[in-house]
Amino acid sequence: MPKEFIPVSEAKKLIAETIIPLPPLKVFLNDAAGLILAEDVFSVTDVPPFNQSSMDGYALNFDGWQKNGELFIDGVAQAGPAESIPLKTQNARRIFTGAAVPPGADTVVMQEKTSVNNDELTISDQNIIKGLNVRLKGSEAKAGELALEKNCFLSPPAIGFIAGLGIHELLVFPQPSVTIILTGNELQQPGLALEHGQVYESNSFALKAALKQAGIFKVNILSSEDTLETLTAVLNSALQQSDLVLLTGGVSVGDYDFVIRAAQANGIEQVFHKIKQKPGKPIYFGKKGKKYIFGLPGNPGSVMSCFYEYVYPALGILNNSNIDLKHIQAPISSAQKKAPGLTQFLKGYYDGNMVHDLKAQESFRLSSFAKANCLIKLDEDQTEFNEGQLVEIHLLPSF
Ligand SMILES: Nc1nc2c(c(=O)[nH]1)N[C@H]1C(S)=C(S)[C@@H](COP(=O)(O)OP(=O)(O)OC[C@H]3O[C@@H](n4cnc5c(N)ncnc54)[C@H](O)[C@@H]3O)O[C@H]1N2
Ligand code: MOO
Repeated sequence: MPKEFIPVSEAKKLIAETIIPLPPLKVFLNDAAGLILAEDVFSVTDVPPFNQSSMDGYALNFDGWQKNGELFIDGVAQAGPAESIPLKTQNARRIFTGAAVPPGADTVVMQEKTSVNNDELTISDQNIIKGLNVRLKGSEAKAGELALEKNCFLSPPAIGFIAGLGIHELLVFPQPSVTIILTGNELQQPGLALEHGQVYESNSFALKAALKQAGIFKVNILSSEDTLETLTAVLNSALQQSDLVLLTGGVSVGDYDFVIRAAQANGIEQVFHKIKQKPGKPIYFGKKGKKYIFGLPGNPGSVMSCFYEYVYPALGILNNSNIDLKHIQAPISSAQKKAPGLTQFLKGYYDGNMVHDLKAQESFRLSSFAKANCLIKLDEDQTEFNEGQLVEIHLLPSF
């Protein structure tokens, strides 16, 4: 049964219940950063693959040095492929950081703590102990060992770690592919002259930037004039191409608002239309199979507010990262009044101590949103908020 005019909490619950994560996908390691690992990763080799020097200096056999004192330098071990020549206990070998420690050697002394005279090495390191400056084979990871667990976040260091295990492909939960559909005959591209009645198209720029911030770079942008036939066809093509479709505008009750009808014509199942909130009351959410559709209200402030409150967590479900805005409580710096029965999201600035409501809250404006770092949530049932009262704030993601 399609839902109309529901509370914010129910809309969020319906989104969470409706969306299922995208199926895992094998990708090259270079394409995996920022995603969630969809498999356990086992090391294919010992890391390091050999006993490795961590210093420029001399490799030696500790017991041999204790017995002999001075050692004869028998050669050089450089980092890179090289023949493995055993070291005799009375000898030392010049060695460099990253080079394989020769068989027979168990310790490396830093070159700063030595002196050399005619290939005779004298060690002045007071703190030398057996095994010093040698990274043992397999000390980071052993061949066949579990190195990273499924569902772990693939941060840049995690990507480096996996590359170091010798792995170049991974099973991940992929990012959804997204199509933005712009509706409105009044829209003009920034950079071109405006005719009377036109406004500059800004929603695709803001949404593309917000998607980029969420790690989504492949975004398709389509436009539709305000006719049911065109929007139905554009929506159909978006559904073929993408996991998630974001429409802006045309979701209200005007004669030229065709989103709801175009969704019906495409066999999209409505989950809800209209939330008890300001801004963004006429917001649509539907699904068709495993494709999801948000009809965001056209006003640029509503688009961004609805993106952060609903689309952003939806992305977190799709890619299994569960990203969402961080919710905290903060005292509000000025008293607020609002109508009952409606959650209000105000553009706010949180200074680490208090949250300040910004000017220019109307949904056609972005000037205050441009300076905001949070949304202030004024609860549905409350009408008055005192100065200093704790309110819930949702911190916006920062780059
Ligand atoms: N009789 C009623 N009228 C309206 C209601 C209502 O309940 N009853 N709700 C109002 C609210 S609240 C909103 S929000 C808007 C939502 O309308 P739509 O989603 O149909 O959006 P449009 O009418 O197409 O556009 C609204 C506004 O946004 C501008 N716009 C649209 N797309 C872009 C874009 N890509 N870049 C920049 N600006 C854009 C558009 O020019 C309009 O000014 O409905 C109210 N009306
Ligand atoms: O919700 Mo509308 O977004 O108030 O202008």
